[in-house]
Amino acid sequence: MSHVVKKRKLDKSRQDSLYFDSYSDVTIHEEMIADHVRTNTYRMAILRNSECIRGKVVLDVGAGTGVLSIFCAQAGARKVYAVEACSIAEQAEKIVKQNNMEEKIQVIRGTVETVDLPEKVDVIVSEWMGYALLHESMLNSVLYARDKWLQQPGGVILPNKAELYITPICDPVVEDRLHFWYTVKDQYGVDMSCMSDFATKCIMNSDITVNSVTVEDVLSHPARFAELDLNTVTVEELRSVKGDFTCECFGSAAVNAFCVYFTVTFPCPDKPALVLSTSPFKPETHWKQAVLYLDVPVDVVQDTLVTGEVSMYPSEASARHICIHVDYTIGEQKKQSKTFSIPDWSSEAQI
Ligand SMILES: C[S@@+](CC[C@H](N)C(=O)[O-])C[C@H]1O[C@@H](n2cnc3c(N)ncnc32)[C@H](O)[C@@H]1O
Repeated sequence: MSHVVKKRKLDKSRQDSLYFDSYSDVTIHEEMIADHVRTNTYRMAILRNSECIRGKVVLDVGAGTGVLSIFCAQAGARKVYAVEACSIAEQAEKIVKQNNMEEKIQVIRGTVETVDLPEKVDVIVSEWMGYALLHESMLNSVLYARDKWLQQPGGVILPNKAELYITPICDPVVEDRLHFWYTVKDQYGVDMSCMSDFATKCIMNSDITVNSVTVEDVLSHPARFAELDLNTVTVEELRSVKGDFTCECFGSAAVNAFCVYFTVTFPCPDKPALVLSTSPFKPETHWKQAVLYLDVPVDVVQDTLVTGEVSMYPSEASARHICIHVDYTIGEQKKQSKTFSIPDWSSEAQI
């Protein structure tokens, strides 16, 4: 019997039902609504866009509890179609009623790919971002809705831009965990330092880890490696989102991981655009940061260049799971490559 864990490709409908099940529970909605940075930035962005929302028709793609639909109604929308595929739509209906907005907001249960709206819309609002921006692949659904339902020309999409960043980091937890095996002898008189190679292999694995990166762990100014214009980007282009990066290290440290994070931008007529940032330099959001561990830490000094290319694409086993491939060179080291993926949420995806 083989001990190798093979990933089994799930068919699309099974992937979708696992995905929508994950949004049928209260916990994820609690986490999103409690994320003040996220929810307040959307609220401010919608209210600051009231000029283009007032009297207009809005589509909320993936309405969840309906919070963004309510913000749009508060901004003066004539009608909001709150499309939600999973059973949380029932709660959205209750919330809409509780806020006396049944006249303006119509909750429609179904996927945005299959529902039939009575009319085209002037504005699309959606909170579609997953870990490392593209995990969950929900942006595909927003683009589908844009192409089918958004008035052209003149339709507005909120947010309308997304950007991806990368920076080398030194995660101190890794340093502590690797060092731990050298300290066992002092505590118990048993030398376990030979465990450090095994520990390195286990800790520096190929999973995308979702963690809070602190500012002190960041080793250079972050580099932007991709930008998506949501008015024009296509589903085809999302199959491979990639770009180069060059980072110049601040000082002496051991690089043991890369941190990947994103921002999305809301246009605000006559005012500076609003940015929802998941940078480690900004207040924390529930997305935290994506951490990609190297196989072995690499020492750097001030001005050491860390260069490379990042590419992000959906995994073969499940199109909703993101993979991140990084080709990188640190200082004089020769080019390295590593592919990272988000661990499957379902044991069904493995055999
Ligand atoms: C990240 S949550 C955002 C929920 C809500 N808009 C908010 O801001 O709190 C995304 C929601 O979109 C729904 N969703 C994802 N893809 C969808 C699709 N293709 N059609 C309809 N709903 C979808 C999910 O079930 C989930 O409730």
